[in-house]
Amino acid sequence: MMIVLSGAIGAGKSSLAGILSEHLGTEAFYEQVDNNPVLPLFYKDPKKYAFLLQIYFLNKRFESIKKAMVQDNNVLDRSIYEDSLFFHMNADMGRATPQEVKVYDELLDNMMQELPYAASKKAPDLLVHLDISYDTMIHRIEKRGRSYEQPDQDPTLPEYYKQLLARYDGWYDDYDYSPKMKLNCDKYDFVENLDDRKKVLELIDEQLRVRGTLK
Ligand SMILES: Nc1ncnc2c1ncn2[C@@H]1O[C@H](COP(=O)(O)OP(=O)(O)O)[C@@H](O)[C@H]1O
Ligand SMILES: Nc1nc2c(ncn2[C@H]2C[C@H](O)[C@@H](COP(=O)(O)O)O2)c(=O)[nH]1
Repeated sequence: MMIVLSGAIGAGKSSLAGILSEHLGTEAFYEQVDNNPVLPLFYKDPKKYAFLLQIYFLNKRFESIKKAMVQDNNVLDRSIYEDSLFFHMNADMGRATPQEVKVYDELLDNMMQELPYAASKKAPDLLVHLDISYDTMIHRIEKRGRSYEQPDQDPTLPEYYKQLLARYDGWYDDYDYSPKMKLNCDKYDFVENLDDRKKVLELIDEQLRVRGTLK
């Protein structure tokens, strides 16, 4: 089974996926972002593209999960459960119709049933949640510099990001598909600070040892 990272935009999932998979000698599976043709369209016209983007992500995520499952401790840089969080938030903002939500929810449910896990293991071994504050989120989004995500390009984005973070709090508390742990990623700079990186890897190793997937 695999390790899944969760967290809002800019939390550090892709960065940690690379660091963690290298540390464990496993493979990282990244979300389709820079080569995603629908994502920039979504940011330009969310109402028109929210549903298409969701189907795009669901398809790619499913593909990654199937590939990642073949080896213990492969790392996925976002969970399939968060896709639903994004879509339901966008739907609540009027960017998808109730019919689209119904189709998406049923498709997701159907696809989850197709995953060739044993019936009791339809979930990752461990979910590592990267928790960040709003200020850190904005700082990291600006640092990374994807043009369509920049708050100064679109005055509606700060509110979108705030709502997303607020939903993540409840989402993590309710998440019960697998064991989970939370990292304070305002505090740990595992990208540039090697002591912080070591500490974060130790915290994750400890959880994997308890679960028996790290000797
Ligand atoms: N813990 C951290 N401390 C400092 N900078 C970070 C941290 N995590 C990520 N970053 C930086 O923030 C930006 C977004 O990180 P990224 O890994 O792409 O996030 P995500 O995949 O969650 O959207 C990148 O520029 C990365 O170098
Ligand atoms: N509307 C949705 N947007 C999504 C979804 N998954 C990711 N995204 C967006 C958010 C970012 O702009 C970008 C990449 O996310 P990172 O957190 O990896 O930076 O894609 C989704 O399901 N729906």
